[in-house]
Amino acid sequence: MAEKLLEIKNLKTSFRIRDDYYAAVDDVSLTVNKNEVLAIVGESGCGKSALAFSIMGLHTRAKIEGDILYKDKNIAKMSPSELNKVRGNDLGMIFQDPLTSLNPLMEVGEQIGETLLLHNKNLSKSQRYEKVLDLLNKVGIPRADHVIGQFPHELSGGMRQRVMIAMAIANEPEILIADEPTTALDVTIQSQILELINKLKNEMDSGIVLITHDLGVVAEMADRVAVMYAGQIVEIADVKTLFENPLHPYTKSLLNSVPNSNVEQDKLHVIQGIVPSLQNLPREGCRFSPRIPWVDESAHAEHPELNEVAPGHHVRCTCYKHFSFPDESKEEQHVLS
Ligand SMILES: Nc1ncnc2c1ncn2[C@@H]1O[C@H](COP(=O)(O)OP(=O)(O)OP(=O)(O)O)[C@@H](O)[C@H]1O
Repeated sequence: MAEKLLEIKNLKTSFRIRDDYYAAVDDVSLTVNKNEVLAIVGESGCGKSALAFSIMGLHTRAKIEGDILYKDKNIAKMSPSELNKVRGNDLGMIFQDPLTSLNPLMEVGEQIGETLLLHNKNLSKSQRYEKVLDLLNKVGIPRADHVIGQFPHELSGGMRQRVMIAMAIANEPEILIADEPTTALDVTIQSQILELINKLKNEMDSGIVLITHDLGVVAEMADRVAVMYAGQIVEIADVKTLFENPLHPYTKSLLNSVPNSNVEQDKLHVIQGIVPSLQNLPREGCRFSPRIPWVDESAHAEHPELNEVAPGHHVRCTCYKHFSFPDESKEEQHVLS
């Protein structure tokens, strides 16, 4: 049986806007197991990064409710000093943009060395140097002994991302959060970085939370997938089930909006509208209903819950039972040439 590393229960992350709090992550529950990649997918603004930052305890001004259980500890209830002990040690994070996350004024070796020191103060200078070299080699940086003394701006985007990964894994974290780790990279470098993350997962037996909006990346990397919409999880399943038997209308719309060379497909579905802003999110009923207006109101549950419809396959709302795409005359479709 899969060994649970992280269990999130009813997490609600709210930001204060003027005089009120608005939940960007709203009642999210999920688990991350050892040696698995859990992908979180969804459109821009659906709350993926807010979720990742909550797990890392990086929100300083947000209101966090619910539990984030790691072993016998509750990350959601930790003090800043307790958080500092787990962050960078048990929990590592690869950010979207290494250029804004790395210190531009510090040699990369020094930055990685600082991360090592945070959790192992007894390392001598020479031990640190050896460890940094080892990490740079591990993430596939050529001429590591030269790169160790370079500044971030002297490296290519792919190399900078590898440096960030080296920092994230410096203390062999059990849980690694990767927030759009390849978005800023071109496709060949992207696949090398994904391969590297996969290799490290197997070597360290870590659980990886991979945040992405790229379904190709999900298909390649994920063991399980959680689909987020408007702060909530609308579907969770193993990757095969999600691609072969998606149920929630939002998941189906996402999958139908990308070209797939494996199946005969001459039309792409256009998901109408956008994720509403935080202040305008509908908090009652099915949050996706405004974007599928052709589905009768009665198809939606009054209080949509995430229900397990088959072992390991969870879906929110009941509207999936009545959902199909409208015919061409009813909805605009984009015809591939
Ligand atoms: N510090 C903040 N204060 C107020 N609102 C915020 C804050 N951070 C995020 N939000 C809002 O919370 C919602 C979710 O944002 P989040 O960045 O988590 O989305 P995302 O799914 O990660 O998007 P992207 O893929 O573009 O990174 C958005 O409406 C965003 O504007």
